[in-house]
Amino acid sequence: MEKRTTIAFMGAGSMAEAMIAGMTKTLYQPEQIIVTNRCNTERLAYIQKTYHVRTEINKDTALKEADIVILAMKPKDAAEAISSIAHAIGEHQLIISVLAGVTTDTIVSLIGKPVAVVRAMPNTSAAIGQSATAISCGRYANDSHLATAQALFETVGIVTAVNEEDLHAVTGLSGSGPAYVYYLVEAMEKAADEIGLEREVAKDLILQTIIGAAHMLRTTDKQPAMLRKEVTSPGGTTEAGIGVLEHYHYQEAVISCIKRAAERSQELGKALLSLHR
Ligand SMILES: NC(=O)C1=CN([C@@H]2O[C@H](COP(=O)(O)OP(=O)(O)OC[C@H]3O[C@@H](n4cnc5c(N)ncnc54)[C@H](O)[C@@H]3O)[C@@H](O)[C@H]2O)C=CC1
Ligand SMILES: O=C(O)[C@@H]1CCC=N1
Repeated sequence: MEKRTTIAFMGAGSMAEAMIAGMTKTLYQPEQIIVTNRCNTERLAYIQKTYHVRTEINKDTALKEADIVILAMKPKDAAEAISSIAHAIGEHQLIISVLAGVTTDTIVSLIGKPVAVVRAMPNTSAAIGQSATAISCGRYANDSHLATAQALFETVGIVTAVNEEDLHAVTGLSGSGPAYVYYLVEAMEKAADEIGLEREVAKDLILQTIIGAAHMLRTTDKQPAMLRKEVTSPGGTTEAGIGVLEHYHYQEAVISCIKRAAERSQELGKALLSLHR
């Protein structure tokens, strides 16, 4: 029987957990996944108990049997983390990085060997199989590595291949994107409270409004502006509400938010590079 792929996660935080949650619900057996982190044994015990995956505090042991290594630590910890495991990484392994901003060249250089690196930008909706993930190949990664990474991320959502330089934009848009939606929901909940709706009633109405609007966007051919127009009766409530959003430059705020997040992705990559030099 063909040996099953073994995947080692270097990092056991929010993003790793979202991927583990999604992956163990689909193609992957928990035994195929080994998780390690800096030194938080309590966190590893939680991950093990929740997803029944293997956990390992010794990174060399975790790396030894891995076919795929997923780098899932914070960019600021990456130089130290990657340098400290470089000796245990072999050229037969595929490295997948979900680190915001950090280029595949930086990762290859930290490892110091011609390893195949695929850089990915998923989001935390991976936990329920709904991530929007973009992937890109490093200089030593070929089509087969890309296909392997694509298949892995397809278990937790949709996947699109992009040029590596576009990953900063993707990070600002869909990597951070769920947080923008949650922020909107937070505001809607506060508003509902202030206008006198019960919390539980408001929660259901807000949730279904977001789900309904998302499904409309997906299932109709209409542009968002047209769908908005259909809600907006002349002289009605929506027009009055949108008027306030325009007053507060809502669209400009969202555009600036996404641009700033994309720019921050570039900064994170540059910061690591200057640390490494
Ligand atoms: N949270 C999110 O929505 C997304 C995060 N990412 C990327 O995923 C990465 C992780 O982000 P989060 O999970 O949010 O961070 P987090 O802070 O929740 O988790 C970071 C993990 O890395 C571990 N770590 C630190 N140093 C280490 C080392 N030397 N060796 C092994 N593990 C080490 C920590 O112990 C922790 O388990 C970041 O690079 C981020 O840019 C990418 C897409 C979305
Ligand atoms: O906030 C961050 O830096 C990470 C990358 C995309 C989402 N979370």
